[in-house]
Amino acid sequence: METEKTLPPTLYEWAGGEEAFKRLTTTFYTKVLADPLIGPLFAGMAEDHPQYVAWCLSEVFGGPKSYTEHRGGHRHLIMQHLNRHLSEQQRAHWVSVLLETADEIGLPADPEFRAAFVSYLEWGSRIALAVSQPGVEIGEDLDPMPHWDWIVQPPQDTTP
Ligand code: HEM
Repeated sequence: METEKTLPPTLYEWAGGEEAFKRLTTTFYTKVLADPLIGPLFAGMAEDHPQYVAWCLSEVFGGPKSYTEHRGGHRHLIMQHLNRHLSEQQRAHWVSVLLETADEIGLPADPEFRAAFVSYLEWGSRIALAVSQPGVEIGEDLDPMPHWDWIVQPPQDTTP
């Protein structure tokens, strides 16, 4: 008998949805603010900054388009990094503290999820670094929010 193939969940669903991303960013920015290398970059951040980043990550990983609806999407995201003069050392540390936080709050640790998760963080943080350099200008028509999917498929339910 032919069985219907079920679609794998989105990375957003696999991670635990909105609540998981909110927990991730809330814990992350508490650590960031106390960090000597990257804390000063965020000294003036809005109280809702962790919420904005949670919306952003959720949307990238296949969740609701909350960042686009509430904050203006990819163009706004890029603009927030213009002229921040980030260093490679700060970028790499930002990623490593975020991954440390992912472990702490118990985001899925399976190889397939983490491969996709790290891949976006590497890409996104390198874009942030690049656009943060002095003199970078952006056009009006930036692409929509990036969308990340599985790189290696998660284990499928093979029950007939
Ligand atoms: C995948 C990588 C990244 C993502 C998804 C991301 C996401 C965001 C988001 C959503 C905002 C807030 C935009 C808003 O107000 O709507 C933001 C702002 C900001 N980001 Fe990033 N970011 C990334 C990488 C980085 C890195 C590597 C650094 C520094 C090491 C950085 C530094 C900042 C700073 C300083 C702000 C402004 C904070 C303020 O409002 O004062 N970002 N980022």
